[in-house]
Amino acid sequence: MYCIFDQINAALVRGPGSGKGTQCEKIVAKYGYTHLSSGDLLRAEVASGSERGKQLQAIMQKGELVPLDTVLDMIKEAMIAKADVSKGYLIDGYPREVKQGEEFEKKIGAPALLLYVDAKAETMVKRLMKRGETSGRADDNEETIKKRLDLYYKATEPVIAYYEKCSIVRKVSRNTERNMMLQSNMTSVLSLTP
Ligand SMILES: Nc1nc2c(ncn2[C@@H]2O[C@H](COP(=O)(O)OP(=O)(O)OP(=O)(O)O)[C@@H](O)[C@H]2O)c(=O)[nH]1
Ligand SMILES: O=c1ccn([C@@H]2O[C@H](COP(=O)(O)OP(=O)(O)O)[C@@H](O)[C@H]2O)c(=O)[nH]1
Ligand SMILES: [Mg+2]
Repeated sequence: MYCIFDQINAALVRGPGSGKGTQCEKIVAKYGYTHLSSGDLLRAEVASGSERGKQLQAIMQKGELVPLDTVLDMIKEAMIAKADVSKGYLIDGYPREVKQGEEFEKKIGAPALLLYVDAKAETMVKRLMKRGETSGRADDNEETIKKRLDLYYKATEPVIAYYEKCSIVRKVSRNTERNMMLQSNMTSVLSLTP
């Protein structure tokens, strides 16, 4: 996840099912940022029944990445729609690969902070399988979860290294189930941001 633009605050990058959405809700409740989940924006397009939504659904249920420009334009539109009321943006689940980050910086702006929270693969699989019992998400099944994890390790983890070069990454280890630990880390990191 990212926080973008001048009122930049914090950013969070985690694997599929690691709890990005869950933690974003807590961060928004505490700091009032605008939470934009790229996955949720795509699912809303799918739910609209549009032609584009049908194409996106075919890609997402395989756990593959949708076209860069599609998701970037959707994020940009969502940010512009909130620009006059937003305290800062929490982009959940984007960028998924380095070139997405580069395009984001060209078209929108550079992130101020990126929190990398790692969770064990088995924790992520277990959580997504459990969530899949009620989520109704076409990609919360064992086969697609494995593909999403592979893609995360192959394409998204290099994003951390890319942003470590501009020293905006803060690592938080979250291999335990305790939310509180992350919350206290978030507070300390957020208080450090400009
Ligand atoms: N036990 C436990 N479950 C958690 C925690 N954080 C999230 N979950 C659960 O794990 C599942 C995935 O959490 P999400 O917040 O949806 O994860 P996500 O990273 O947004 O997942 P994607 O949208 O698939 O990328 C949900 O069922 C959550 O309720 C945690 O700290 N402990
Ligand atoms: O920038 C993005 C964000 C999401 N997705 C697609 O949307 C799905 C759901 O994304 P979400 O963040 O909800 O779940 P995650 O992939 O993190 O498990 C992903 O598996 C991808 O197929 C994508 O292609 N690009
Ligand atoms: Mg999510």
